[in-house]
Amino acid sequence: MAREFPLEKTRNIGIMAHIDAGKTTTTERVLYYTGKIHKIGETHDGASQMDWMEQEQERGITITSAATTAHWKGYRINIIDTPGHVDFTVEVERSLRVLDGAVTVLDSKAGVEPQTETVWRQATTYGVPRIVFSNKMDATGADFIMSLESIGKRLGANAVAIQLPIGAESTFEGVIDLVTMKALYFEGAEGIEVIEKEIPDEYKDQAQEYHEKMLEAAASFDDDLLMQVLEGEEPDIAQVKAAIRKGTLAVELFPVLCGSAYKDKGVQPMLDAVIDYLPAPTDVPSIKGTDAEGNEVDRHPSDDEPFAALAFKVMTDPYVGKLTFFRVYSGTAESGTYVLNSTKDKRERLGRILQMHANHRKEIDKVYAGDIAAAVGFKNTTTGDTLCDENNFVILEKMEFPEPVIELAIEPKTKADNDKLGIALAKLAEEDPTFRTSTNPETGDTIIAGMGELHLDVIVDRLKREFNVVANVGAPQVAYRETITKAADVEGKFIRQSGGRGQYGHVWIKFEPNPGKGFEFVDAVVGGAVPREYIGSVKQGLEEALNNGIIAGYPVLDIKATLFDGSYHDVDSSEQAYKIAASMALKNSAKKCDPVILEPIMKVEVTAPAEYLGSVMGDISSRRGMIDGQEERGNAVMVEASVPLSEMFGYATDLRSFTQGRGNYTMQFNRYEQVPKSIREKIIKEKGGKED
Ligand SMILES: Nc1nc2c(ncn2[C@@H]2O[C@H](COP(=O)(O)OP(=O)(O)OP(=O)(O)O)[C@@H](O)[C@H]2O)c(=O)[nH]1
Repeated sequence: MAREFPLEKTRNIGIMAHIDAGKTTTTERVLYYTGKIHKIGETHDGASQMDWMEQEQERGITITSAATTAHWKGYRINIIDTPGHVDFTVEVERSLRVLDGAVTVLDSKAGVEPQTETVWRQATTYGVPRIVFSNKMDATGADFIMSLESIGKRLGANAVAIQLPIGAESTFEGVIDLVTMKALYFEGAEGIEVIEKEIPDEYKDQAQEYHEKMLEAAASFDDDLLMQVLEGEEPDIAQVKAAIRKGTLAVELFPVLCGSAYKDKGVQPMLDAVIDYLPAPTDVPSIKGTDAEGNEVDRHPSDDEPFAALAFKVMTDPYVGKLTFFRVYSGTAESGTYVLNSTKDKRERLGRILQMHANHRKEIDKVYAGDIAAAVGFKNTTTGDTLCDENNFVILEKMEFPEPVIELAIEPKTKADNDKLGIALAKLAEEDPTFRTSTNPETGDTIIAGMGELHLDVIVDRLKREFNVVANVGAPQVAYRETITKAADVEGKFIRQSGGRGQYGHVWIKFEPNPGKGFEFVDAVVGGAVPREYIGSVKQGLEEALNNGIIAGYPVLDIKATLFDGSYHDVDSSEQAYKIAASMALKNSAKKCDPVILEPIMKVEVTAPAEYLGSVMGDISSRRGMIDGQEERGNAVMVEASVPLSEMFGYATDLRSFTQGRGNYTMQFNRYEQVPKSIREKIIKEKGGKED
């Protein structure tokens, strides 16, 4: 079977937005107009088609990134729904990894909001071209020009209006297309018909002004166009579009459109803009990877190259079981064949391949370069793994996931619940790489850790609902980490010789701080002081011990261990003995390497009316916070600060009370810092230890 859509007619896009800007509503309109759903579900009526998880509907927020396929004017658009809440930024990041372009949805009342900034900067990091849809033009307070200008002011981006609204708030009627210089109105049921008319007289001057600004911006990507503009000629529409496309693909120009998804206005021209200005898989640079020999290789978006794909989302579906979403970068693969998970070195059978539409799934026989699809029944693949042709090994660039910053203890009510909990947690961890589980070595409690309170809330909720686990849940705690601050040579010796076969493991390890580089192990043993076959055990012993910490039981970060000496015994040495010796060396580093406890420091952005500035700043200082900057936002101020996570519990309630409900904030993990001495002592005491 040949491919249905040429690569040039494929768009893999994401819709990104601040919470409540209208991403879900916009996506649903898109699915409606593209003919895939026939009744528009209101997100807050719980009838939403995209938000299929129960608690997503209840909370009215989109949590999972579901990939949905739609068709528009002979093109295929794959839409990856990205979440708007900061706790799920990693979901945004992972989708950015597999997208070629994005639509940023703004709320025309607010313009660029804090979370828009976070997501925008991530998209910039990944080089994702964007168009902007300034939504909610019908809402009270909507102001397109303010919204447009906020993109330049707050994001420093070259935002160029390619539309203007006709009217605003309750008089919002339609949009002016500044490229064709026509007015567009949306008539019929759900605005299904796009009617083109002349620009109303009272908008002609403004349209001309912004038309010229748009031409000027476009002309900087096309010399010929520039000449025409300078000579006052009216250029060809196709040429203008091509220049805007060029600037957009270079991530140097951001076309801005407007509308109201809720009032069915402006969505179809936005889809046209997706086709006109956002990249096809063939427009983006080829992806880099590593072959079996460790050489860097490029994989191009072509059906003729060997198959290479990236798994970007694993989810459990109530009907078909485990679904693994993947993006194909090169080559093709057919259902019923095997592919290699090169990250894990495991074969996977590509049983059924599904493509998800808003209200149904379509089974397909073959996937092509540039496609996004889901495989049913993969056994070993988790998010971030590469899938490739069995005979053409490649590992594509890895996704990086941040460390969880918050954790809580779960205590199952009965033995049966305990068994269910184990299975449930394993499943959830498979779906979500930012969610971790562990066991507290002292209490035996199960600990779950994640990116924020809401993240853990959702997980606890799913444990109850989907897996019927009844459990007591502890209060959320900060996920501290440990590291060392001084290099030293440390000995670890495990020798037991009491009748029968003994145990003998003996190592000398140099531990050094390794800032920002995680755990690194170097084998520098000479003359077989530690026999070859035990080196791996030393490394493994360290890895296990690092999880249990040095001083307070928190995982150890950023440490380099160089195994440089040791000794062995012909009979008594064993893998186990070297593992224990390694963990003893780590324990001994407590005395020599000045270990410290690290706490997550959050980047906090508080927005409140100006009269509360004093209280906001005072409160941040009382939370051991540092003010990083402040900025006016209309008649409000935005304060940016770095605050330890441990001081941020209950902040939502406090902020609400001292700003009479008018303050808002977002927070995101920024970095780790050493905790002050007084807090260190408290933590160690709580953990049942004592300082030497
Ligand atoms: N007035 C007006 N309201 C809108 C518009 N679009 C969405 N809304 C409303 O804004 C609220 C948020 O819309 P959603 O579509 O759920 O927003 P979202 O960005 O998907 O939000 P999350 O999924 O929570 O991140 C809902 O109450 C919508 O009905 C619009 O164009 N105009």
